[in-house]
Amino acid sequence: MSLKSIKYEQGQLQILDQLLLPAKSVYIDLKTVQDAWSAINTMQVRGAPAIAIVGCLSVAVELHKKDASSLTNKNDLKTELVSKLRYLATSRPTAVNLTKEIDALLSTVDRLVADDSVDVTSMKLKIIESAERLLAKDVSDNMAIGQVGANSLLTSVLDGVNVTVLTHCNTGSLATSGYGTALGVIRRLHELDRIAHVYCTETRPYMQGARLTAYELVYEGIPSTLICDSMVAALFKKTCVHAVFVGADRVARNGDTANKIGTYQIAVLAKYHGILFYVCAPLSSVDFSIESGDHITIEERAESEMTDVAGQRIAAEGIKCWNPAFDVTPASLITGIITEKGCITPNELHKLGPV
Ligand SMILES: CSC[C@@H](O)[C@@H](O)C(=O)COP(=O)(O)O
Repeated sequence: MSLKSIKYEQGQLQILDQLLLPAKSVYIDLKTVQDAWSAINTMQVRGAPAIAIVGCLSVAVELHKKDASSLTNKNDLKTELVSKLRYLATSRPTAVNLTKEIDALLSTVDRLVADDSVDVTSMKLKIIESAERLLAKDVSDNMAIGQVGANSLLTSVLDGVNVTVLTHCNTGSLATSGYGTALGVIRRLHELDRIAHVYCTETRPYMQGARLTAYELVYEGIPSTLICDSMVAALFKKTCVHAVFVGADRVARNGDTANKIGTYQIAVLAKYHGILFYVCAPLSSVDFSIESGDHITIEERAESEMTDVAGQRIAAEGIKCWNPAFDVTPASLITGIITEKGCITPNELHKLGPV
Protein backbone atom coordinates (compact mmCIF):
# COMPACT_ATOMS: atom_id res chain seq x y z
CA MET A 1 0.00 0.00 0.00
CA SER A 2 1.42 3.40 -0.96
CA LEU A 3 1.94 6.25 1.45
CA LYS A 4 2.18 8.92 -1.19
CA SER A 5 -0.82 11.16 -0.69
CA ILE A 6 -0.29 13.24 -3.83
CA LYS A 7 0.90 12.03 -7.25
CA TYR A 8 1.56 14.69 -9.83
CA GLU A 9 3.15 14.67 -13.24
CA GLN A 10 2.76 17.01 -16.20
CA GLY A 11 -0.73 18.22 -15.45
CA GLN A 12 -1.99 14.90 -14.08
CA LEU A 13 -3.02 15.03 -10.41
CA GLN A 14 -4.05 12.08 -8.28
CA ILE A 15 -4.68 11.80 -4.56
CA LEU A 16 -4.85 8.78 -2.33
CA ASP A 17 -8.44 8.70 -1.08
CA GLN A 18 -7.88 8.98 2.69
CA LEU A 19 -11.53 8.20 3.44
CA LEU A 20 -10.80 4.61 2.38
CA LEU A 21 -7.56 4.11 4.34
CA PRO A 22 -6.31 1.87 5.81
CA ALA A 23 -8.62 -0.77 4.29
CA LYS A 24 -8.14 0.26 0.67
CA SER A 25 -5.47 2.19 -1.20
CA VAL A 26 -7.28 3.90 -4.08
CA TYR A 27 -6.00 6.85 -6.09
CA ILE A 28 -8.51 9.22 -7.63
CA ASP A 29 -7.94 11.69 -10.47
CA LEU A 30 -8.52 15.36 -9.79
CA LYS A 31 -9.14 16.94 -13.18
CA THR A 32 -10.59 20.28 -12.18
CA VAL A 33 -10.55 22.90 -9.45
CA GLN A 34 -14.06 21.73 -8.56
CA ASP A 35 -12.74 18.17 -8.05
CA ALA A 36 -10.02 19.50 -5.74
CA TRP A 37 -12.49 21.64 -3.78
CA SER A 38 -14.68 18.57 -3.16
CA ALA A 39 -11.74 16.31 -2.24
CA ILE A 40 -10.50 18.88 0.29
CA ASN A 41 -13.95 19.62 1.69
CA THR A 42 -14.87 15.95 2.16
CA MET A 43 -11.36 15.20 3.51
CA GLN A 44 -10.40 12.69 0.84
CA VAL A 45 -7.20 14.68 1.16
CA ARG A 46 -6.43 16.43 4.45
CA GLY A 47 -3.61 17.92 6.47
CA ALA A 48 -2.67 21.58 6.19
CA PRO A 49 0.24 21.30 3.71
CA ALA A 50 -1.43 18.62 1.56
CA ILE A 51 -4.62 20.59 1.00
CA ALA A 52 -2.67 23.72 0.01
CA ILE A 53 -0.61 21.76 -2.52
CA VAL A 54 -3.60 19.89 -3.98
CA GLY A 55 -5.59 23.12 -4.30
CA CYS A 56 -2.80 24.92 -6.17
CA LEU A 57 -1.94 21.90 -8.33
CA SER A 58 -5.56 21.63 -9.46
CA VAL A 59 -5.15 25.10 -10.95
CA ALA A 60 -2.00 23.89 -12.72
CA VAL A 61 -3.95 20.90 -14.07
CA GLU A 62 -6.58 23.17 -15.59
CA LEU A 63 -3.92 25.48 -17.04
CA HIS A 64 -2.06 22.57 -18.65
CA LYS A 65 -5.25 21.76 -20.58
CA LYS A 66 -5.57 25.27 -21.98
CA ASP A 67 -4.28 25.57 -25.52
CA ALA A 68 -3.14 28.81 -27.17
CA SER A 69 -6.53 29.45 -28.83
CA SER A 70 -8.31 29.60 -25.48
CA LEU A 71 -5.77 32.08 -24.08
CA THR A 72 -7.01 35.40 -25.36
CA ASN A 73 -5.35 37.93 -23.09
CA LYS A 74 -3.74 38.25 -19.66
CA ASN A 75 -6.65 40.08 -18.05
CA ASP A 76 -9.13 37.36 -19.00
CA LEU A 77 -6.74 34.74 -17.64
CA LYS A 78 -6.42 36.76 -14.45
CA THR A 79 -10.21 37.02 -14.03
CA GLU A 80 -10.56 33.26 -14.37
CA LEU A 81 -7.68 32.50 -11.98
CA VAL A 82 -8.89 34.93 -9.32
CA SER A 83 -12.33 33.35 -9.31
CA LYS A 84 -10.99 29.78 -9.13
CA LEU A 85 -8.43 30.55 -6.45
CA ARG A 86 -10.95 32.42 -4.29
CA TYR A 87 -13.33 29.50 -4.64
CA LEU A 88 -10.65 27.01 -3.53
CA ALA A 89 -10.03 29.10 -0.41
CA THR A 90 -13.61 28.37 0.72
CA SER A 91 -13.06 24.58 0.88
CA ARG A 92 -11.78 24.50 4.50
CA PRO A 93 -11.24 27.56 6.68
CA THR A 94 -8.79 26.78 9.49
CA ALA A 95 -5.47 25.75 7.89
CA VAL A 96 -3.66 28.88 6.77
CA ASN A 97 -1.40 27.11 4.26
CA LEU A 98 -4.14 26.98 1.63
CA THR A 99 -4.99 30.68 1.96
CA LYS A 100 -1.33 31.67 2.00
CA GLU A 101 -0.41 29.72 -1.12
CA ILE A 102 -3.51 31.05 -2.86
CA ASP A 103 -2.55 34.62 -1.91
CA ALA A 104 0.97 33.98 -3.19
CA LEU A 105 -0.41 32.75 -6.53
CA LEU A 106 -2.72 35.79 -6.72
CA SER A 107 0.27 38.11 -6.19
CA THR A 108 2.18 36.27 -8.92
CA VAL A 109 -0.82 36.74 -11.23
CA ASP A 110 -0.84 40.50 -10.51
CA ARG A 111 2.90 40.77 -11.06
CA LEU A 112 2.72 38.92 -14.40
CA VAL A 113 -0.22 41.01 -15.63
CA ALA A 114 1.74 44.18 -14.87
CA ASP A 115 4.90 42.93 -16.61
CA ASP A 116 4.74 43.89 -20.31
CA SER A 117 7.57 41.53 -21.20
CA VAL A 118 5.35 38.53 -20.30
CA ASP A 119 2.74 37.37 -22.80
CA VAL A 120 -0.33 35.32 -21.96
CA THR A 121 1.32 31.98 -22.81
CA SER A 122 4.34 32.58 -20.61
CA MET A 123 2.01 33.89 -17.88
CA LYS A 124 0.24 30.53 -17.98
CA LEU A 125 3.56 28.62 -17.79
CA LYS A 126 4.84 30.72 -14.90
CA ILE A 127 1.67 30.12 -12.85
CA ILE A 128 1.99 26.39 -13.52
CA GLU A 129 5.64 26.46 -12.38
CA SER A 130 4.74 28.35 -9.18
CA ALA A 131 2.14 25.73 -8.27
CA GLU A 132 4.41 22.81 -9.16
CA ARG A 133 7.29 24.15 -7.03
CA LEU A 134 5.20 23.64 -3.87
CA LEU A 135 5.57 19.85 -3.95
CA ALA A 136 9.36 19.77 -3.73
CA LYS A 137 9.52 22.65 -1.25
CA ASP A 138 7.17 20.87 1.12
CA VAL A 139 9.32 17.72 1.21
CA SER A 140 12.52 19.69 1.84
CA ASP A 141 10.83 21.77 4.58
CA ASN A 142 9.61 18.57 6.23
CA MET A 143 13.05 16.98 6.17
CA ALA A 144 14.53 20.08 7.78
CA ILE A 145 11.76 20.04 10.42
CA GLY A 146 12.54 16.38 11.10
CA GLN A 147 16.21 17.14 11.75
CA VAL A 148 15.55 20.25 13.86
CA GLY A 149 12.96 18.41 15.96
CA ALA A 150 15.16 15.38 16.51
CA ASN A 151 18.10 17.60 17.57
CA SER A 152 15.90 19.63 19.92
CA LEU A 153 14.68 16.60 21.79
CA LEU A 154 17.98 14.70 21.80
CA THR A 155 19.85 17.64 23.34
CA SER A 156 17.46 17.45 26.29
CA VAL A 157 18.03 13.74 27.07
CA LEU A 158 21.15 11.96 28.24
CA ASP A 159 23.42 10.45 25.58
CA GLY A 160 22.28 7.00 24.61
CA VAL A 161 18.78 7.36 26.06
CA ASN A 162 16.14 6.38 23.55
CA VAL A 163 13.00 8.49 23.63
CA THR A 164 9.32 7.77 24.07
CA VAL A 165 7.00 10.26 22.41
CA LEU A 166 3.32 10.85 21.79
CA THR A 167 1.70 12.30 18.68
CA HIS A 168 -1.87 13.31 17.82
CA CYS A 169 -3.81 13.32 14.54
CA ASN A 170 -1.86 12.58 11.35
CA THR A 171 1.05 14.75 10.30
CA GLY A 172 2.95 12.25 8.17
CA SER A 173 3.41 11.54 4.49
CA LEU A 174 -0.36 11.43 4.13
CA ALA A 175 -0.84 14.99 5.42
CA THR A 176 1.97 16.50 3.36
CA SER A 177 3.71 15.83 0.07
CA GLY A 178 6.07 13.44 1.87
CA TYR A 179 7.99 12.71 5.11
CA GLY A 180 5.68 14.73 7.38
CA THR A 181 6.07 17.38 10.08
CA ALA A 182 5.55 16.00 13.63
CA LEU A 183 5.64 12.50 12.20
CA GLY A 184 8.70 13.60 10.21
CA VAL A 185 10.48 14.31 13.52
CA ILE A 186 9.50 10.83 14.72
CA ARG A 187 10.64 9.34 11.41
CA ARG A 188 14.01 11.11 11.79
CA LEU A 189 14.41 9.90 15.39
CA HIS A 190 13.69 6.39 14.17
CA GLU A 191 16.28 6.75 11.37
CA LEU A 192 18.78 7.77 14.08
CA ASP A 193 17.77 4.66 16.03
CA ARG A 194 16.72 6.78 19.01
CA ILE A 195 13.04 5.85 19.32
CA ALA A 196 12.13 3.68 22.28
CA HIS A 197 8.39 3.90 21.63
CA VAL A 198 5.73 6.05 19.97
CA TYR A 199 2.16 6.45 21.24
CA CYS A 200 -0.48 7.75 18.86
CA THR A 201 -3.98 8.83 19.78
CA GLU A 202 -7.04 7.62 17.92
CA THR A 203 -8.04 11.24 17.23
CA ARG A 204 -11.81 11.11 17.42
CA PRO A 205 -14.02 11.67 15.58
CA TYR A 206 -12.35 11.32 12.18
CA MET A 207 -9.75 8.83 13.50
CA GLN A 208 -6.71 10.21 11.71
CA GLY A 209 -4.56 8.61 14.43
CA ALA A 210 -6.07 5.13 14.35
CA ARG A 211 -6.49 4.97 10.59
CA LEU A 212 -3.59 6.99 9.20
CA THR A 213 -0.82 7.55 11.77
CA ALA A 214 -1.04 4.00 13.07
CA TYR A 215 -0.81 2.83 9.48
CA GLU A 216 2.26 4.98 8.77
CA LEU A 217 3.98 3.83 12.00
CA VAL A 218 3.37 0.16 11.25
CA TYR A 219 4.44 0.66 7.62
CA GLU A 220 7.75 2.21 8.79
CA GLY A 221 8.31 -0.47 11.42
CA ILE A 222 8.42 2.07 14.24
CA PRO A 223 7.62 0.54 17.66
CA SER A 224 4.25 2.05 18.48
CA THR A 225 0.99 1.74 20.41
CA LEU A 226 -2.44 3.20 19.74
CA ILE A 227 -4.36 4.77 22.64
CA CYS A 228 -7.80 6.37 22.88
CA ASP A 229 -7.80 10.16 23.27
CA SER A 230 -9.14 9.72 26.80
CA MET A 231 -6.08 7.69 27.87
CA VAL A 232 -3.43 10.40 27.58
CA ALA A 233 -3.49 11.43 31.26
CA ALA A 234 -3.23 7.82 32.37
CA LEU A 235 -0.34 7.24 29.97
CA PHE A 236 1.55 10.32 31.18
CA LYS A 237 1.11 9.22 34.81
CA LYS A 238 2.24 5.64 34.22
CA THR A 239 4.92 5.90 31.50
CA CYS A 240 8.03 8.02 30.99
CA VAL A 241 7.03 10.05 27.91
CA HIS A 242 9.81 12.48 26.93
CA ALA A 243 7.88 14.70 24.53
CA VAL A 244 4.72 15.34 22.56
CA PHE A 245 5.03 16.27 18.88
CA VAL A 246 1.98 17.68 17.08
CA GLY A 247 1.40 19.57 13.84
CA ALA A 248 -0.40 22.85 13.22
CA ASP A 249 -3.09 24.20 10.97
CA ARG A 250 -2.52 27.85 11.83
CA VAL A 251 -0.02 29.38 14.26
CA ALA A 252 -0.73 32.97 15.32
CA ARG A 253 2.04 35.58 15.65
CA ASN A 254 2.16 35.03 19.42
CA GLY A 255 2.54 31.25 19.03
CA ASP A 256 -1.06 30.24 19.86
CA THR A 257 -1.64 27.17 17.69
CA ALA A 258 -4.77 25.78 16.04
CA ASN A 259 -4.44 22.05 15.46
CA LYS A 260 -6.65 18.98 15.46
CA ILE A 261 -9.30 18.93 18.19
CA GLY A 262 -7.82 17.35 21.30
CA THR A 263 -4.39 18.98 20.95
CA TYR A 264 -5.18 21.56 23.63
CA GLN A 265 -6.09 18.99 26.25
CA ILE A 266 -2.88 17.04 25.54
CA ALA A 267 -0.88 20.27 25.99
CA VAL A 268 -2.56 20.91 29.36
CA LEU A 269 -1.75 17.37 30.45
CA ALA A 270 1.85 17.66 29.22
CA LYS A 271 2.33 20.84 31.26
CA TYR A 272 0.90 19.20 34.37
CA HIS A 273 3.21 16.20 33.96
CA GLY A 274 6.33 18.25 33.02
CA ILE A 275 6.51 16.80 29.50
CA LEU A 276 7.99 18.78 26.58
CA PHE A 277 5.31 19.87 24.09
CA TYR A 278 6.46 20.74 20.55
CA VAL A 279 4.47 22.10 17.61
CA CYS A 280 6.07 21.08 14.31
CA ALA A 281 5.12 23.18 11.30
CA PRO A 282 6.58 24.86 8.24
CA LEU A 283 6.63 28.65 8.38
CA SER A 284 3.84 28.54 5.79
CA SER A 285 1.57 27.44 8.69
CA VAL A 286 2.29 30.65 10.61
CA ASP A 287 -0.20 33.46 10.12
CA PHE A 288 1.81 36.55 11.06
CA SER A 289 -1.21 38.74 10.28
CA ILE A 290 -3.08 37.68 13.42
CA GLU A 291 -1.88 38.58 16.89
CA SER A 292 -3.35 35.59 18.74
CA GLY A 293 -5.40 32.43 18.43
CA ASP A 294 -8.58 34.40 19.20
CA HIS A 295 -8.65 35.38 15.53
CA ILE A 296 -8.62 31.83 14.15
CA THR A 297 -11.82 30.52 12.58
CA ILE A 298 -12.48 27.00 13.79
CA GLU A 299 -14.18 24.74 11.27
CA GLU A 300 -17.24 22.89 12.55
CA ARG A 301 -18.05 19.67 10.73
CA ALA A 302 -21.07 17.44 10.25
CA GLU A 303 -22.65 15.78 13.31
CA SER A 304 -22.57 12.47 11.47
CA GLU A 305 -18.78 12.33 11.92
CA MET A 306 -19.48 11.92 15.65
CA THR A 307 -22.72 10.01 15.68
CA ASP A 308 -21.77 7.38 13.10
CA VAL A 309 -18.87 4.95 12.90
CA ALA A 310 -18.21 3.36 9.49
CA GLY A 311 -21.68 4.35 8.35
CA GLN A 312 -23.40 2.87 11.42
CA ARG A 313 -25.15 5.20 13.88
CA ILE A 314 -23.83 4.64 17.41
CA ALA A 315 -25.07 7.78 19.22
CA ALA A 316 -28.54 7.94 20.72
CA GLU A 317 -31.09 9.39 18.28
CA GLY A 318 -32.09 12.95 19.14
CA ILE A 319 -28.89 13.97 20.97
CA LYS A 320 -27.36 17.31 19.91
CA CYS A 321 -23.68 17.31 18.85
CA TRP A 322 -20.85 19.85 18.75
CA ASN A 323 -18.09 18.93 16.33
CA PRO A 324 -15.27 21.51 16.09
CA ALA A 325 -12.48 20.07 13.94
CA PHE A 326 -9.72 22.06 15.67
CA ASP A 327 -8.84 23.73 18.96
CA VAL A 328 -6.32 26.41 19.90
CA THR A 329 -3.44 25.59 22.23
CA PRO A 330 -2.24 28.71 24.05
CA ALA A 331 1.41 29.63 23.43
CA SER A 332 2.14 29.34 27.17
CA LEU A 333 1.74 25.55 26.92
CA ILE A 334 4.14 25.16 23.98
CA THR A 335 7.82 24.37 24.66
CA GLY A 336 8.97 25.14 21.15
CA ILE A 337 7.81 25.56 17.57
CA ILE A 338 9.88 23.38 15.25
CA THR A 339 10.17 25.00 11.82
CA GLU A 340 12.41 24.43 8.80
CA LYS A 341 14.46 27.40 10.06
CA GLY A 342 15.00 26.06 13.59
CA CYS A 343 13.25 25.52 16.91
CA ILE A 344 11.92 28.74 18.34
CA THR A 345 10.00 29.63 21.48
CA PRO A 346 6.50 31.02 20.85
CA ASN A 347 7.45 34.46 22.20
CA GLU A 348 10.28 34.73 19.64
CA LEU A 349 8.23 33.53 16.69
CA HIS A 350 7.45 37.04 15.45
CA LYS A 351 11.17 37.48 14.68
CA LEU A 352 10.84 34.99 11.79
CA GLY A 353 7.95 36.83 10.19
CA PRO A 354 7.33 39.96 8.18
CA VAL A 355 7.80 43.15 10.21
C1 LIG B 1 1.15 18.25 8.75
S1 LIG B 1 -0.51 18.23 9.05
C2 LIG B 1 -0.80 19.38 10.37
C3 LIG B 1 -2.24 19.51 10.70
O1 LIG B 1 -2.94 19.83 9.53
C4 LIG B 1 -2.79 18.24 11.32
O2 LIG B 1 -2.24 18.07 12.58
C5 LIG B 1 -4.29 18.36 11.43
O3 LIG B 1 -4.81 18.95 12.35
C6 LIG B 1 -5.04 17.83 10.29
O4 LIG B 1 -6.42 18.02 10.40
P1 LIG B 1 -7.37 17.45 9.28
O5 LIG B 1 -8.74 17.83 9.76
O6 LIG B 1 -7.14 15.97 9.25
O7 LIG B 1 -7.00 18.13 8.00
